[in-house]
Amino acid sequence: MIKDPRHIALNVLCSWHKASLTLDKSLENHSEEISCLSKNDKNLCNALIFGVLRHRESIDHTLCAFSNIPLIKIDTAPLYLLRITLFQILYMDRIPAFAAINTAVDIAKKTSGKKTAGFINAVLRNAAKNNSKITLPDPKAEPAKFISIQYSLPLWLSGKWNHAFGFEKSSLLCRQINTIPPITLRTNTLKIDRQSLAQKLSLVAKNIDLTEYADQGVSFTNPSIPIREFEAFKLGLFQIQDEAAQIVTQLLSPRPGEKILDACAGLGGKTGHIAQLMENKGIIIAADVEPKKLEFLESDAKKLGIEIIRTKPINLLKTSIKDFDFYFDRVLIDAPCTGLGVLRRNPDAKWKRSKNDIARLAAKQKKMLNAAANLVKPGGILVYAVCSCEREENEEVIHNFLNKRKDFSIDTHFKSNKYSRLMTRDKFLKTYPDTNNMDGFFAARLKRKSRS
Ligand SMILES: C[S@@+](CC[C@H](N)C(=O)[O-])C[C@H]1O[C@@H](n2cnc3c(N)ncnc32)[C@H](O)[C@@H]1O
Repeated sequence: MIKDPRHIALNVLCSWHKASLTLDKSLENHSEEISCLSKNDKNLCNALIFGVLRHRESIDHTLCAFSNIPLIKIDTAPLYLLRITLFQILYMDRIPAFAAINTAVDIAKKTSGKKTAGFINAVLRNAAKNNSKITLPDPKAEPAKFISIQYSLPLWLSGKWNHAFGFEKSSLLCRQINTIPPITLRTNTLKIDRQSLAQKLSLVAKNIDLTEYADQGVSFTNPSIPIREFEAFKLGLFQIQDEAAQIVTQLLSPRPGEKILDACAGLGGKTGHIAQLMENKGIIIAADVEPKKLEFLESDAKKLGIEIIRTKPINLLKTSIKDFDFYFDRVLIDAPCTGLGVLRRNPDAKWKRSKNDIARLAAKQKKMLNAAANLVKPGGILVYAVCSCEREENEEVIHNFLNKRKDFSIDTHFKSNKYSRLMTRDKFLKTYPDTNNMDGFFAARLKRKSRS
């Protein structure tokens, strides 16, 4: 069993890179190796994996200057070993460069042979000595290229964001995406109130804060043990959920006794919140195309003390009202999306997503929204949400929908000053990591006309 955190980080990154895996899945596949590490080594392993994925383009810009072989021609394992080691040299001050390089050379000898180890040694020693001489593109002449290298974003995305948000906003957004976000959770009010939960959390974490917008959110940093080992977690006193995701369910505003459809319930982050707002009274149908996710949702609901959820595996694109016993008071469609609003939590996504994904998912979102709309009762509410700030997945989906569906219109819900700061002039909910320190979310609340 490998015991070096850098070597394990290398294995995780290589298997993530080679297969069509998410980082979460690759971490899960290596969980046995990781669990053998000490607490400090686990933290280092994690910091290396996330650090390399957050800063890959900047690291590569430096590597290019010192490697006589184009990066594209270097095998995956030595390339990620170079990236991991240069990340330590450029971004972590607690590890001396010579120590990081010696470890890299040892790992390279074992994984790639002596010749490659020699190459790695030469590149890294040169980079450690001369990296301060590296220059960046001129931000005025080549703004997208500058953003791409300075903040490590693929060039197609930095160009898109620079065009959509402008240079200043894109730079702020990218800078924030590369910081480690706080951990945010939602109090399970069926079991405890927010203040009492915050008190319990102060025994195992630092910088406890009550979220400003989400009524039941608590954020913190530096947990002393993994969150799944918190007593409060085992007792079902909270669900992990970003503040923006909590506000989406507040926008749905479910009430006790109603019939609600969570049409893309997934693992049930928003389903649990819906149940809380309904005070565990009424009916929630939690639907998803992946039955495995619904199995997890069911067992989590038990732990949370929720009794009103019925799960239903469905492909929303192939359903009609005949598959249900009634029309719904409210329907939430938390649609599958690019996830480009949550890059600060999932930095791996920026290297696997492409322009085509945006178009492909936007087309699916349009169909799914229309299918969900058919299940809303006259006078009922439909909330569409995605964790993406891309116009194609946001406004364009809603405008397309409203052009076709004259039986729906935008419904204004948040009228207080607090929430209105998160609403656009068109009455859409929009959150960004840079302006709100939340994940990037978009949501629209739509109302079906009552029968006249
Ligand atoms: C953004 S995730 C939902 C997250 C979840 N609401 C939460 O808060 O934890 C989108 C979900 O849509 C589901 N999905 C994708 N295509 C679907 C379809 N055709 N019908 C129903 N669900 C679908 C995915 O399995 C995924 O769980």
